[in-house]
Formats: sequence, C-alpha cells, structure tokens
Amino acid sequence: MSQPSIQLTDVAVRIPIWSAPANRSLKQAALRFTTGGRLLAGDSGRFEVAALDGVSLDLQPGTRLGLCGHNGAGKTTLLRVLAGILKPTSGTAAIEGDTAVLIKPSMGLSPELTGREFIRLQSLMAGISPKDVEQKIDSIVDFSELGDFIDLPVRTYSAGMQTRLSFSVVTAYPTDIVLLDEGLGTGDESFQKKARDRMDRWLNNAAIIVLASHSDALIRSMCHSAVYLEKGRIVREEIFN
Ligand SMILES: Nc1ncnc2c1ncn2[C@@H]1O[C@H](COP(=O)(O)OP(=O)(O)OP(=O)(O)O)[C@@H](O)[C@H]1O
Repeated sequence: MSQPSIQLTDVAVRIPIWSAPANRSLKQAALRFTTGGRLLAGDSGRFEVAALDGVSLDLQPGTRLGLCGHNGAGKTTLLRVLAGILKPTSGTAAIEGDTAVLIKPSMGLSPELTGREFIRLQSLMAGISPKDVEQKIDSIVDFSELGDFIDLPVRTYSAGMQTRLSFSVVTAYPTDIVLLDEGLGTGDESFQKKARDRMDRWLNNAAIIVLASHSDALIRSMCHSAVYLEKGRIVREEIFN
C-alpha cells in the first residue's frame, strides 16, 4: 500500500454568489473588503469568491502543518479540499490515505438521528466494519458522557454536546491524515482534560496533521511548519525550529 500523502497542484476554488449580481455598486463595496477571498465577476454575470487561488502543497508522512490567516483567508476551504469534501474548481488534489476531519462546529449532524445512530453512521462512513463498530460503540458512548441523551435526536443537543459526540467518534479510530479546525474546542473543562489525552494518542498515530487556527501559540506547539493564507493564496511559509 502507498504511503499517506497529499499533493495539491495549483488548486483554485471559486464559489458563485447566486444572490448577488455583479453590478457596479456591489463591485465598489467589494473593493473596500479587507478580509475574505477576492471577489471576481464570474462568467455567469454573478460575483464569485476566489476562496482559494494557486495553492500547491506537497505533504509527506511526518508533516505537522499549520494553516494561518485572517477571517475568510481560506483556511476552512483548504481543509475541505484536503478532506475531499470540496472539489477544486481547477488544479488537482491527490490524497492518499484515510482522512479524519475535526471541523468546528460539528459538521453534518443530521438532526433527527439519535446520538447512537450518529456514531454508527459516522463509523461506517469512516470505513469501519459493522462488527468493529458494535464492539466499539459502548466505549464511544461512555467517552462522550452524554448519558441518556445518547438515545435522543441530536437536535436536542447543545452545540457543546454535539461537539463532544463528534469528537468522541472521530477520535475513536486511528487514521493516516488528521485535519483540524481550531484545535480542540471540546466543551467544558473536565471534558477538555480527558479529550486532550485522547487527542494526543490519536495524533501520535497519524502520519500527517494539518491544523487551521488563529492561535499562533497553538500552531507553534503542535506543528513543525506553517503556511500563511491571504485572500485564498499562500503568501508565506515558515519552518519552526
Ligand atoms: N458557502 C459559501 N458561499 C460564499 N462564499 C463562501 C462560502 N464559504 C466560504 N466562502 C468565502 O470563501 C472565503 C474563504 O472562507 P474560509 O471559510 O475558507 O475562510 P477561513 O480562513 O476559514 O476564515 P475564518 O478564520 O473566519 O474561519 C471567504 O471570502 C468566504 O466569504
């Protein structure tokens, strides 16, 4: 089997904004934007956001990469491309290996599923066999500390409870590539402590880690290098000593 790796070549992501025709007043307003991707007049006569532009990355086993940048610089969009959730508009993304994503707030929770159903679904989607899921499910439920709520629909959960649930299931299985948005963010203090330990063990098993964060300190403590995004482009790279 090939080694885990990520290779992005000249990746661009453009997102059309359907509700905003590219008229002059909006264009003038857009020019005053100081954060976010560049706004362009697309072929359809609508505005498009250039969320990523000309991004190339070659990540090999051992990589611990930080993604830095202001609000709207393109960090989450890049994580989505790395996770295979979002296809580039142009350029290529070649990703080898199993990938797990921890994006805050918890993504894609179908509101009517119970917590237990969500664990099963997420596990199966991660490629775990039904037998292995059944063996693991009790320990995931225990770790989440959701008690009787585990059999209620996730729409009844607070944001913190949803994050706990996602965290508990995602970190239950080892994976080659870990993609993180804003580090931990897993609820209250007592849960944070035990989440930290579980996270450390989980990360130690990963060949490649990419962490998007506004915290320079967090990136420096967890990563070996970082790229700085500005309006969807990588403007600087730094290797930490
Ligand atoms: N669904 C969407 N529709 C339109 N524009 C979008 C959408 N998602 C992201 N964008 C735009 O893409 C650009 C990059 O956004 P992204 O979420 O990747 O930034 P970010 O660096 O993660 O920001 P933050 O630090 O605020 O989370 C921004 O200009 C944003 O407005």
